[in-house]
Amino acid sequence: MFISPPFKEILPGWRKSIIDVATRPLLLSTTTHQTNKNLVTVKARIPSSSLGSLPYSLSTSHVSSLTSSSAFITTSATTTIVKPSKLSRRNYTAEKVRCGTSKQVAVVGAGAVGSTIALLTMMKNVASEILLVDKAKDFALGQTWDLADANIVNSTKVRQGTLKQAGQAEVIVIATGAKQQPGESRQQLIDRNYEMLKETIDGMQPIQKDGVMVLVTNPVDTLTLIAQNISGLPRNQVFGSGTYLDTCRLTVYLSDLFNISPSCIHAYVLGEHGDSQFIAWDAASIGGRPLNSFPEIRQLDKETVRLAIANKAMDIIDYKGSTYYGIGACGASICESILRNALNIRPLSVYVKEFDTVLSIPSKLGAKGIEQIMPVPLSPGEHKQLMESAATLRAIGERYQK
Ligand SMILES: NC(=O)C1=CN([C@@H]2O[C@H](COP(=O)(O)OP(=O)(O)OC[C@H]3O[C@@H](n4cnc5c(N)ncnc54)[C@H](O)[C@@H]3O)[C@@H](O)[C@H]2O)C=CC1
Ligand SMILES: CC(=O)C(=O)O
Repeated sequence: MFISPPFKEILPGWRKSIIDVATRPLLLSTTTHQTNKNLVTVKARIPSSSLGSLPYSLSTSHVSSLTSSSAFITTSATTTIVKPSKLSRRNYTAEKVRCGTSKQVAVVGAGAVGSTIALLTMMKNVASEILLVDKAKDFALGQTWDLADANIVNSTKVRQGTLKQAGQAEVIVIATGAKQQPGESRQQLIDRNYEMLKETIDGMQPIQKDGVMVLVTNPVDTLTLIAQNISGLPRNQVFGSGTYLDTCRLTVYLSDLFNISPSCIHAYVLGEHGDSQFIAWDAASIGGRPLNSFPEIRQLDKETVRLAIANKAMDIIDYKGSTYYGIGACGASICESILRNALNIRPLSVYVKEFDTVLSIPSKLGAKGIEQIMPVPLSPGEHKQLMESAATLRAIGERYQK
């Protein structure tokens, strides 16, 4: 008999069936009915605060008693027994998503970036709970209360958490640490943010083995490599936002140039989330037509476009001090892809064996993190830029190996 992983996790010792119940309940009792062996009654205690995130299969009508801290729910369900051979990988993750038991996102770093990711993730209604963690505890509490006030359209809970609790979340977003000052490069943050990352990951241990860790803190590629080395998670479960944000900037630029919806544009910025990034023009298309075949593109000075995209963060930082809306949207979209097992292709910071470093390549993203790296065809010039980006990142990464 197959026990779905969320139930294995939340109901230790439970060996009878899959039933369609609740969010992280503390199981009190289970009874199999005499007349119908497939009908099981479950009594469980859950925190009152998670009442609002009960899945569709349960409602407050199942609550048998309620105190300020606990709610007791009693429900009966018909068991479903699934043979492992019949359970494809896709069904397995779909089951995990459908059960709704495992949807906690921890955002470590409650500053401008972390709180924007939290807000936009909340608006997507994909997480049952968002944990906000910051070493500035009063600040994080204020951010938590403020974010909770935005919770008028869905059931995502927001609460302040600890690093230990963050280590148990399904998705762990790292957005702590120092940001660039005007004129400073991302790489110049490495020494300050390296120590912070080590402390953060140490504080989360033991990290639950199915957790997916998303690095946002800069320099994101090098910090992703370090997190892969020290977190204890498989590499595919630790990746960075990489050039996803640069790709969004390029898409918006092309959308304006062609007056076409961004959703019809397929074009990637790849390599380093930093100065050596490049645009994969050869593989880009609009509405299925190669981008390079458009006269508007043939007339462009492509290096000028590359520099404009690569320097956009610095331009924003010069004007307003930091960037957070763009990365907020990217971070929330990444959380959504994981929690919905959407299998979207995104340019993310991933370990590429061929280059022995972490850099951005289009990658398939689902419930288990990076499912597959999906390189695109590059022109000889673009391939050279990729090699240069890899060499830059490998040289920096080597200084910070364990
Ligand atoms: N990858 C990307 O595309 C982007 C990355 N970033 C990066 O995100 C990071 C955060 O930027 P902002 O939110 O604007 O900075 P911020 O200064 O607004 O917030 C940083 C937060 O981290 C907290 N913090 C610092 N050390 C900590 C520790 N050891 N443990 C827990 N919390 C700690 C601070 O208390 C602060 O609340 C920066 O490294 C920035 O460069 C920003 C934009 C885009
Ligand atoms: C700060 C940063 O990395 C960005 O906005 O691209």
